[in-house]
Amino acid sequence: MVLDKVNSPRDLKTLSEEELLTLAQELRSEIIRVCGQNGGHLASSLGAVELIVALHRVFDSPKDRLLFDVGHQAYAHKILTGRKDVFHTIRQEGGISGFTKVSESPHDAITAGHASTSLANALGMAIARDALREDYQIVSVIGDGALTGGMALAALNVIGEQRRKLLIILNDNEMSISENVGALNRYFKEFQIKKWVQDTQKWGRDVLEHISPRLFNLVDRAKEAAKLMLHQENPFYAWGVRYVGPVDGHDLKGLIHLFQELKELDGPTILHVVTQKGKGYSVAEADPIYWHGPPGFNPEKPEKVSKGYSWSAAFGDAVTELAYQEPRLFVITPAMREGSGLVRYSQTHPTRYLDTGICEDVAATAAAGMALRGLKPVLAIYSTFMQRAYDQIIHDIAIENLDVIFAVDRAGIVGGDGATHNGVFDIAYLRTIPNVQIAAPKDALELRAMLKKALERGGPVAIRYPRDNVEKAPEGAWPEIEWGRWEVLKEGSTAYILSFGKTLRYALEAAGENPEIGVINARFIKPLDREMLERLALEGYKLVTAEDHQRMGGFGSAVLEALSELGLKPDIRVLGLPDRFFDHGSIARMHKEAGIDAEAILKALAEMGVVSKPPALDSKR
Ligand SMILES: Cc1ncc(C[n+]2csc(CCOP(=O)(O)OP(=O)(O)O)c2C)c(N)n1
Ligand SMILES: CC(=O)[C@@H](O)[C@H](O)COP(=O)(O)O
Ligand SMILES: [Mg+2]
Repeated sequence: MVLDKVNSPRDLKTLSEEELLTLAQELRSEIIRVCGQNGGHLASSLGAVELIVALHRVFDSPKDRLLFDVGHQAYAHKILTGRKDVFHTIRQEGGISGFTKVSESPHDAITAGHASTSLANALGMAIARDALREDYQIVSVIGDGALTGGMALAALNVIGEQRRKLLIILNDNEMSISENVGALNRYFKEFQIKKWVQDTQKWGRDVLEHISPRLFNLVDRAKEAAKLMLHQENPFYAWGVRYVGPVDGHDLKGLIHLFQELKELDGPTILHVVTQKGKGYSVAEADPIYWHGPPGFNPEKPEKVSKGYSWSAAFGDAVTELAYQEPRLFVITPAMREGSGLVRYSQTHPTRYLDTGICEDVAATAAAGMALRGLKPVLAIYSTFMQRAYDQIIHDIAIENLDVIFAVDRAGIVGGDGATHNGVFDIAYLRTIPNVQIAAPKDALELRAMLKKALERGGPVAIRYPRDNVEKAPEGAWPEIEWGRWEVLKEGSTAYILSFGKTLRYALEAAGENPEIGVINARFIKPLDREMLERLALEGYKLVTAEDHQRMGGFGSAVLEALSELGLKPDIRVLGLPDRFFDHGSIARMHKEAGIDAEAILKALAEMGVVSKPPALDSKR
């Protein structure tokens, strides 16, 4: 195997071009094998294999900085940069990250996971390099999807003005997770067709030159003028960035020669490469949407598996039904149609559906515009990606108390994607914003009740739910819910556990059949059910709060603030995620490590003298 000879990118320099071609195929097989075991970002990584081999052949990582936007397509880069022996641990607890990560390898130029950051990072690096009079190359690989992000486009604006030496490789496969959207995407498609027409004309020109040199000259001048127009029309030309392409992103030899030439150029250059998502694995080529980030599969017999009925599906079903009842309802996704459970909605209500591309800020402010003009927008957004829309929520939505519903998916620890994707800050950053209300359903039925009520009541409302499965609620069921009221799930004589969403199951497990311990579904995080909280404290119950969210600033903090305002001091323990980041791994394991699971709740109750010390704790002492 050629791969056996490669332990660092240096080893690529001595391989023949034929060996490099074999290496690309071996990398593909390894990526497929390991994704079969662990799941992972298969199709994007398969599409970038030749690009990555060519980059490491021509450039000198880690001296030269290779940046991968999002970082989900960089599996070949990981294997080639000293991580082939640990590649099988990708996305597993204690293993390597599924994205590029600065602290993981000197070859990872940026820590990524969220899209559209590579160009601003590259710009900053170019400024640092020039200021410190250093000499190295900076190359950013950015997908057509990631280029829809405002951050990337705004960075281009500065890059074009600064004109520092850097190479941007636009990896255009016409796909985001689903089909890519936006005017630039449309432009690239048209541009490729024009380029193809030109190339065909060039072939005709060569023939013409032989037949009639005079006619050839005339045609040639017209061609040159057209070519100039084509390039002037190119948006990157306006940005002041040199544009080269489009070229075949799977032509390894061609890429190597091109990189060698581009390396010598000054100023910023964009190389537009066309690739196929899922390249080299027929199922992934045929259905790059499913194979973008599949769970484990059998590489010999790849089959799609049902991931079960998710909270996202429950939201999608609810909103699809609601849209029939409320003609003003409008759903927005920032490029997460599949993940947010919106495939059916987008088909049944296509005129009341917008995919903005990867721009959560635009999605939020577009929702504001819709609300200002009489629509009822629902922004389906992952908790972690909503961080990108913080100012828009305050400035464009909350100040005027606009009717925008945020369906906040992936709330809590998410598992394989790790620290960049954990949705563990939303309560803290939302609850400080006046007018914003926050709710978290215990099941799919409650989700439906909350959505409907939020629509009726108005104002900005965030409804958060986790990356998990849930029991399906009956179609047509729209139970009433009293807004702002908690629910007693189990009465207790001495203590109550206050929890919501995913951690409620830990609360119920901890309480078990013990008559002393009660459980409250604290489904409204803002406003809190102050009346119930006050009663519990006045009646002398001991309290434990538990949440799958940062402890600092989360639900428990809100409870403490409310108690302080009420002048009450019950015996209380607040359980939430400690002040650190959690990497990839099993969700249950991380909950244990964070101290928010049933055992941790029992431990807190033991410290308060409600239960005798849990056996596991006794044995440790
Ligand atoms: C800010 C942000 N929003 C959404 C996502 C989810 N996401 C991850 S990859 C991806 C599509 C990226 O498309 P592209 O850059 O073209 O890469 P490809 O997968 O096509 O290679 C999306 C929407 C993200 N990572 N970051
Ligand atoms: C790279 C990225 O950001 C997405 O592909 C993300 O991994 C999707 O996560 P879910 O699988 O939770 O939808
Ligand atoms: Mg793409």
